[in-house]
Amino acid sequence: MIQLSNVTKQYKTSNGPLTAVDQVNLTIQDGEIFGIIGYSGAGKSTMIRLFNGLEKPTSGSVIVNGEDISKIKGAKLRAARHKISMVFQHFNLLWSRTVEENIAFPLEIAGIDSAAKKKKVAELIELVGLTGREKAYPSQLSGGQKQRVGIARALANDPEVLLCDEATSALDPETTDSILDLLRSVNEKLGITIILITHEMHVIRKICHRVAVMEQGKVVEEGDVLQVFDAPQAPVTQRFVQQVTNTVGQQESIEQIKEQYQHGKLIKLFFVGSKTEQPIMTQLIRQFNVDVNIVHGNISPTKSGPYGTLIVQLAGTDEEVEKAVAYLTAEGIKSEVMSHE
Ligand SMILES: Nc1ncnc2c1ncn2[C@@H]1O[C@H](COP(=O)(O)OP(=O)(O)OP(=O)(O)O)[C@@H](O)[C@H]1O
Repeated sequence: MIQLSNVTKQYKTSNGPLTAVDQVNLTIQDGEIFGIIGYSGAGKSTMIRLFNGLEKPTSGSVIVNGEDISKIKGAKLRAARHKISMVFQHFNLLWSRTVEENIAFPLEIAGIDSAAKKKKVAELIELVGLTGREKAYPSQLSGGQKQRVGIARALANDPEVLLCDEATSALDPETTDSILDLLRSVNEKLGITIILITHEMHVIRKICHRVAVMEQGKVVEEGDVLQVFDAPQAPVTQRFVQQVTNTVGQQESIEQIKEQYQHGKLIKLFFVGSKTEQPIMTQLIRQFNVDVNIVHGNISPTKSGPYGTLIVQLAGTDEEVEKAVAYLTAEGIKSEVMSHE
């Protein structure tokens, strides 16, 4: 478990002290994928450096597995750091070393014997999906493959915590997804706690269990990913949620839908968590004398269940349509009438 209690980090600057992290309280449980999201300058990088003891808090404590990482020194600090590994945005690979030599590097530093090192490197190469690329140099790899090497290297010494510093920010969307899938499988297979910092809500949605939103050094909102998506409180969180739910393209298509479907009632349904859209819609069609036309859908999986919206056109008598809407409400699905004849 990692626990931050009243952590403040100030830097001295020529303009006086600058508070990068401001009175943060946070608990991260073993085995979870915890995301920290914020815009540039929010204090995310400072936070990640507090987790591995690279920065010391000005006040407060950072307890990692029962030890205050900001107070221990020497061999104890080295042992604690050994359990916390990092994946970087720009990979930080050694360019003159092959894939397998990069992955072996932390094992060499740790003084692991040659046979054990070979075995471990082979296991890691398989785990991250780089079989066949062992002898390649970083310059011969795609961005995604480079990050796979970065992840394998970070896992070499069997860490308990993996810190990911904008690990997918330099990658295209498809490669981002494949790296996020890899991180999720590392978390599931090895039980490693993953803390990632990002400015992309897509990353949070895709793999995190919980999220903390940072603004001006403070954690302004924290909770289960689904809960934060469902009811974002802080304005900055609302902006992040809109990143994945309300693109300009969708706004335009909603206007088109309204134009196109002028009969019946157009209703926007919000699906959160375990309620999946299909059985509910099937029930709706079976139980009520209404025609249901699915006109737009945007349902995305999260770690705790689906999240998203579905726009349906309900046509039938007023009474049947009312009953159908009441049924949806009773099933716990929020709805919003967009238009009706
Ligand atoms: N070593 C330092 N000395 C002085 N100020 C610093 C230092 N490191 C960070 N800061 C300042 O602390 C604030 C938080 O920076 P931090 O890098 O933690 O934010 P961030 O959310 O990671 O942003 P970015 O994604 O742009 O790195 C910023 O105002 C930054 O200028």
